[in-house]
Amino acid sequence: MDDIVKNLLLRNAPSAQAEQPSQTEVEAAVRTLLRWVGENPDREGLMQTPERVAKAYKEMFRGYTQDASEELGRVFEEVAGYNDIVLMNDISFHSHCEHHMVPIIGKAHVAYLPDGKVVGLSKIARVVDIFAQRLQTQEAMTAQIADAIQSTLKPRGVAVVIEAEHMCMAMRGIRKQGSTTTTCTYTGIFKTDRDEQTRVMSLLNAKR
Ligand SMILES: Nc1nc2c(ncn2[C@@H]2O[C@H](COP(=O)(O)OP(=O)(O)OP(=O)(O)O)[C@@H](O)[C@H]2O)c(=O)[nH]1
Ligand SMILES: [Zn+2]
Repeated sequence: MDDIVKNLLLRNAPSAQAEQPSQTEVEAAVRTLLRWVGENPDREGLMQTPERVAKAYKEMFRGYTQDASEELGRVFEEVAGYNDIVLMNDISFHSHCEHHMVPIIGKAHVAYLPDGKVVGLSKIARVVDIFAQRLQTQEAMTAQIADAIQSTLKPRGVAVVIEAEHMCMAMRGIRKQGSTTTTCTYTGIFKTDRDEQTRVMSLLNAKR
């Protein structure tokens, strides 16, 4: 694995976290932001806002406290001799871009070709959320989901396609509404075998 890919996979790993600030510090930071946008943090409607924002951030960024390999640890032997592609389409997610900390809203499509082991379908969706609920770039998130499944489940191949709209391009800056970005990562046989890559992509497109 080259250094660029390694950096992409590790950039927002939980171990990279700095020491946790206190509740008081977080609430003070939100009060500062309120003043920054021109608000009075002491007016009645905003009294509880710093506390609510701190709580919402904990929820929206809980991916930093979760480990994808744990979710994928519970495997089943292949069901009734099934030995072909498992594809989960349209896994909706909300993330936040690491540049502006505003939402990325999209769908992930995740496929793998088992090699003796399968996981519960919900675990795939959980893995998507674990990486979505961190500060992200779409490219890193796509690679991280594929890598987590490949390195834990060790299937013959993984394909991850993500389509998303970046609110930093809609609500500010260039202000383009409704444009979506598509990214894909292939591992194993989906990377090395063009026919297998075509097969998984046509399954994915058939659903859309
Ligand atoms: N490659 C990539 N870029 C992203 C993603 N999310 C946001 N960006 C882009 O990150 C870039 C940051 O560019 P900068 O020039 O440093 O910041 P900026 O001045 O706020 O940029 P503008 O959005 O063009 O106003 C922008 O072009 C965003 O569109 C992502 O997931 N992947
Ligand atoms: Zn952004």
